[in-house]
Amino acid sequence: MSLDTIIEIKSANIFQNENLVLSGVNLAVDKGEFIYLIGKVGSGKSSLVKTINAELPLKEGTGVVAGFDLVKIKRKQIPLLRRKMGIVFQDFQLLSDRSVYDNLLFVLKATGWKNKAEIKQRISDVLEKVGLQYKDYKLPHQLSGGEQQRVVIARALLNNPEIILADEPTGNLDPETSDDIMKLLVEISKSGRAVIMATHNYGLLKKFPARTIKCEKGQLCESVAAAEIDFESLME
Ligand SMILES: Nc1ncnc2c1ncn2[C@@H]1O[C@H](COP(=O)(O)OP(=O)(O)OP(=O)(O)O)[C@@H](O)[C@H]1O
Repeated sequence: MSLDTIIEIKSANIFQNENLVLSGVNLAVDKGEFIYLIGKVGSGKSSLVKTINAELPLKEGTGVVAGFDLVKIKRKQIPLLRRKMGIVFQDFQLLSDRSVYDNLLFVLKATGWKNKAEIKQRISDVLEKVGLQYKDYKLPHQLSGGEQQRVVIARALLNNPEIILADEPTGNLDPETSDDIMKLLVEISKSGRAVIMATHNYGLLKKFPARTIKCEKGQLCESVAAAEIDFESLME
């Protein structure tokens, strides 16, 4: 395992309840990598993501994520592992009754931040990263879909995570806004974080080529280039 490896899963069998969803999973991800996770509906993308964030227990094989052993991890360590990850899902899940600032404040307080000046600085830093520094007073419904997704990304960055797990983060966005969110996620990966993005949006793969991993017939396989992927078969 190289010093840059942030996720290493070997010979893993991934189950949902008693059902084997993916078998013989080998996956090594380095810091700074951007990876697409593709595959048909029900092929196991979410199950893999949930294994990485320890929502699904790893029962067979080995797995190390941000230094945590997925097989031996204790329940009380799971929040510590999750703090190394930022999560970005398709429905924005912002608290609708409070401002952008207060949405971010809520997370910082919940993860133990106490110093007011540091909190203010951190919120300002992450909002600047996503280009929303002047909109911190707005309520979510006063923002566009793309802006709301930016707030979700800012929220994911609060605790300086080593990994960003994004599940269909452009799902509800128009193509232009999706491109902006993609550029932001790619930029975030270049700052040294690993970004894993599950998506059905194959147009993005062509436009923003990156390492691509496919869930197919109960296994993971790597495709090096978008040109090698049979997009039609994924649409069935
Ligand atoms: N809680 C569960 N209990 C039992 N089986 C489940 C559960 N969740 C998912 N599955 C099954 O596991 C398989 C993989 O599901 P998973 O959600 O990982 O697929 P996916 O590739 O993420 O799909 P999608 O593109 O719809 O998000 C599917 O066959 C699904 O029916």
